[in-house]
Amino acid sequence: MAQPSGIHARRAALKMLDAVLRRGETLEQAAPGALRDVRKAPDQALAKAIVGEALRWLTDLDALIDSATKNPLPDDAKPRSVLRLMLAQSLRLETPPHAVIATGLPLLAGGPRRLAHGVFSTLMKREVTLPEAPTLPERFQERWDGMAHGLVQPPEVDLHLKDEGQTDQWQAKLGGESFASGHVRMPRGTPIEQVEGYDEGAWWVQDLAAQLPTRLLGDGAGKHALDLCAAPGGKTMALSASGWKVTALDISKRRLGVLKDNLKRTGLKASPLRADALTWEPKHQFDAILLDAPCTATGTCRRHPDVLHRIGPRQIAEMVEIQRALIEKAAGWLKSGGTLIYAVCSLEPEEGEEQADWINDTFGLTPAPIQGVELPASLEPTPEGWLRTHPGMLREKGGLDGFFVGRWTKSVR
Ligand SMILES: C[S@@+](CC[C@H](N)C(=O)[O-])C[C@H]1O[C@@H](n2cnc3c(N)ncnc32)[C@H](O)[C@@H]1O
Repeated sequence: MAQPSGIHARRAALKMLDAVLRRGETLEQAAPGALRDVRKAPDQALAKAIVGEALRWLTDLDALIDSATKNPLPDDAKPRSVLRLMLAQSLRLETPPHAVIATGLPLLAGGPRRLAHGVFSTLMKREVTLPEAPTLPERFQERWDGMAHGLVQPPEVDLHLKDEGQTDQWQAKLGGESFASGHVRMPRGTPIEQVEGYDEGAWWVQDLAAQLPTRLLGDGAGKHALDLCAAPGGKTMALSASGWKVTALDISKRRLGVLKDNLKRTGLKASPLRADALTWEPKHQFDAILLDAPCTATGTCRRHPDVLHRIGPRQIAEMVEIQRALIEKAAGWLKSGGTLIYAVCSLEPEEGEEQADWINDTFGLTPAPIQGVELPASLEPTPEGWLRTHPGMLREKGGLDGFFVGRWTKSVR
């Protein structure tokens, strides 16, 4: 029997949802396999949009499903997953109900199609809607004011300009908005590789929050920085563009390959180095070390909503251990008078604020509080002099990733 058009995209969305919720994979890990049979780029984009909406609104979609079933479907039941995708299309992507049904029910071939049809139809008849903002895991909801509102839509696209001095020109050329020198924000869904300046490497994509850690090191004037967890190189490029001589170290061959491609496209210079920072020994100390540490990445939930459901205490504790081991190395490789930046794209205080306290207590480094003037307008450092961002910030301008950044110097002896 001929399959309705669009079924491949929905099947791929179901595979991705399953990989995230049942196997704890990231969407990035799940996508290549799930999308293998989806040839056309618009269908691939559709599959990603459906699963993205389902993950962002999961708690609310589940509440709707539960409101229309006598006995709650198990969390990992296939009909629940199919219904999540069907409702995400109907309530978020404005797909007409007949198209949702025609492409959704075949996913349950040989299974409880009537049940899914019944639940979906009941909810459509009730004209159900979603809340103003998604319901998030409690720890986020309680901690980060307005965060849920930052997740209503997928984020816009931030560009980091190679030449900060040309911010006005690029903003005028590209038609975006700029919130800091060297930054331009473009509308969500902008086809990046077709935007002026991509081929010539005049900018790279980097969320505004992720642009901040390197700014806090200032101008390099030829001094030597170690970018300790460097790939795919967003911060390496920023350091190089600010005049630092950069050693860009990363353990991942694949990600380091992307870093090299990025350097090639932008024409910026750095020395890529594949090594495990936990066993590597440098030949000299550094004027600055940027430790953009591996983390749970919950701060990137606007773009990677899988983190809302994959990350719990076990993953956080694992990351805390790795981060501490890396911090210890970095602290030992800093010259007297040198500067350490510790950054994580995490919303978990254990990986951010608590790590900063631990650094203060452990290494005899001097905190170098971040000043308001170093940050884009409308962002302020915390009273302790850290930088903390989350998706509820700059909400009226399109939001921000979650980041924690701290800065220390090593006293001159
Ligand atoms: C948050 S990402 C870095 C992002 C990068 N700074 C940027 O702005 O594009 C963390 C990186 O740490 C690397 N990493 C994890 N453990 C490492 C280790 N033991 N030694 C070196 N790199 C490591 C990962 O491969 C990953 O690329």
